[in-house]
Amino acid sequence: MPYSPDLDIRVTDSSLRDGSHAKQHQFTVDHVTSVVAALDDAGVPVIEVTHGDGLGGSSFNYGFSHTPEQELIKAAVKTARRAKIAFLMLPGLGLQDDIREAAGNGAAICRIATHCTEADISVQHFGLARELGLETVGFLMMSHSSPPEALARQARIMADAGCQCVYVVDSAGALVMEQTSDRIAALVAELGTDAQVGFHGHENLGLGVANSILAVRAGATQIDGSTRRFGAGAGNTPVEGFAAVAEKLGIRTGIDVLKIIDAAEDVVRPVMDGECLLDRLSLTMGYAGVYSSFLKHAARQAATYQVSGAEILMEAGRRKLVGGQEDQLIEIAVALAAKNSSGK
Ligand SMILES: CC[C@H](O)CC(=O)C(=O)O
Ligand SMILES: [Mn+2]
Repeated sequence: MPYSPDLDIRVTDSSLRDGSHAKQHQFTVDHVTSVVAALDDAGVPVIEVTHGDGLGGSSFNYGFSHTPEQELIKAAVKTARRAKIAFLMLPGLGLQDDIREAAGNGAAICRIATHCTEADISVQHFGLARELGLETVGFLMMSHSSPPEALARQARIMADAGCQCVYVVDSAGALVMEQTSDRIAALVAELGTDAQVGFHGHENLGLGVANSILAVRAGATQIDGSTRRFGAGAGNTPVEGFAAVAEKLGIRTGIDVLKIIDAAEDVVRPVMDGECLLDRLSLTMGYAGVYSSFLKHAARQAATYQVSGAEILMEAGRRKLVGGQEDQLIEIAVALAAKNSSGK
């Protein structure tokens, strides 16, 4: 099922939301304005703007925002000529009033994210978003940790609640090739024409573009990426790389490849504090199946307690930590420091 008569799939750029993790939530109105203008001009149809952990994410646990996210949303809406502005929200972090405010500020797409076994906590939020006339997207986070059939049952809960596209979200960048397409195919089979299926990848095993193409081949019609891979961990599927590969394969994204390549280098890169690298810690996250947004937290605890960041992440993977359990990284670091000093 093509996304529309002109596009085979719709790309959402998450640089100004997933990239917030890499930027430690320090986006300014100027950053948002310059990035939205460039992406919009390159034909990116949807741009997501929020704190990395969604509406209400600005907090001691996750990191405080430099600029209130509703101000960033307003700036994005004001700047975009063609692109729709999306926002993310995790039930329990943001409030329903935050959704109302984002809608009032002109955002058009409400993306509700839950852990991949907890879709039931999204039901009220989808109901409200639809009542407000927003388009809806559901995020099943840490999808590598659930088998395809279980994931499909969770997708059904979201679709029945009013979600119009359910995403397989590879939060840890841990899915490998057919593990992606099997999950997408299971959701497509379950949802039929009731909702679309999307894929959100991370580059922690270097597979963002390949997994996204496999997702499209398995029936996904919406794909997330971040220009210049500006996202948590090793970053997301690069929008410019995906757009180029898609064009070569005859998959229509509506994105001007040369313009998005320029935007990545000239506009997005200067906003980033550094490149999102496939380095020791990011690769360990993909290997161990750890939430990409844990990268900066793990690096901070490794430095504070003088222990190995990779060992922290391997233990986080063994414990199967989920978003919101960032504080356990401190506990792990303390235990590693104690073990190191006792020489055991
Ligand atoms: C904590 C929200 C998270 O960053 C959402 C997301 O992009 C993911 O799970 O990959
Ligand atoms: Mn992500």
